[in-house]
Amino acid sequence: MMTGEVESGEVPVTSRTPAPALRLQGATLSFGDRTLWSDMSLEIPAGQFVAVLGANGSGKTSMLRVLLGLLPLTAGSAEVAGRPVRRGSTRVGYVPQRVALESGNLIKARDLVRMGLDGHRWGLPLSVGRTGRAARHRVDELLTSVGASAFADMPVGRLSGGELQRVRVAAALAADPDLLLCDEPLAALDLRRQREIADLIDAQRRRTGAAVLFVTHDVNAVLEHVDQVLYLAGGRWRLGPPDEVLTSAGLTELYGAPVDVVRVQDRVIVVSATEGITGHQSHDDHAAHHAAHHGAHDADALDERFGVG
Ligand SMILES: Nc1ncnc2c1ncn2[C@@H]1O[C@H](COP(=O)(O)OP(=O)(O)OP(=O)(O)O)[C@@H](O)[C@H]1O
Repeated sequence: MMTGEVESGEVPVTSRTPAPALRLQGATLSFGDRTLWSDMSLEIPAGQFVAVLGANGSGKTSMLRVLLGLLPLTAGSAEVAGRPVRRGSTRVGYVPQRVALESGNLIKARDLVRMGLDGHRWGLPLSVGRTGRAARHRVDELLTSVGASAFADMPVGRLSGGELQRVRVAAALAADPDLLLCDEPLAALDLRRQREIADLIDAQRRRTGAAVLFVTHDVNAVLEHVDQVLYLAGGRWRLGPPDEVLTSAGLTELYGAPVDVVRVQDRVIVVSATEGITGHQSHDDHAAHHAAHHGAHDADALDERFGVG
């Protein structure tokens, strides 16, 4: 486990470049004299599902913003499928949490998916990709694959949280990305919908071979799907299978303070006497915090990629 060693994950269904879905070399992100994480060197192969964990402020969302090309690294490099990250790249798909859309938003679900469609991977000229029957067919296919056909023509502002997240997964996958970034996509969903969306993202990465970086405060919501955990803490990081990273010894070393990891049935519970270490809060508290803290980030990223907010 740990620095850079990667277990082999699912064999992707589609053929992908032999380059890893994500490669970081000496990646460091600082704001002023505060370093969020440093010297991160790792590779995530195609098709892997990686949960990104860490306390509030440990730099999870900032990592996604780096990979979306919205924030430069302070040092080091980041490559997606062998190419340096760049803003607007179709190699990266993005699923935000559900807070970003206004209830008055009248864009139809199928149009949101279509905005994510570029067409180049299917050999379609851009104009045909955007206006032709082939694009309509592809959008229908995507909507069907996420179980969203029934509300394809509904304005996105009127969809329920679970419905909206299905559409967003389809939009994020439309351009067949190598890397799917998910920023707490289960926040503010009830447990049944959380499971549905987590299962859906898992099924889609198996189908398409995209690697998934899934930021979450509750690893239990996705634990059954996770190949590796990337844990950020106090400027440091660990990457490895859950059974190696999510241990009392592993997290105590990472935090430099005592942390207990308790397994209750199939759930992992991280306990610490030191305030601010685990960042594990009740779901509602966290959703409220995140909405207040990151609504603008998420909306910005969505605006840039899909032209909606
Ligand atoms: N552009 C910026 N300039 C200065 N500081 C920033 C900037 N963006 C983020 N930060 C700070 O960096 C820290 C990490 O933020 P980030 O949103 O990446 O954390 P996070 O791990 O996603 O946290 P949370 O779990 O609360 O969502 C925070 O303290 C935040 O205020």
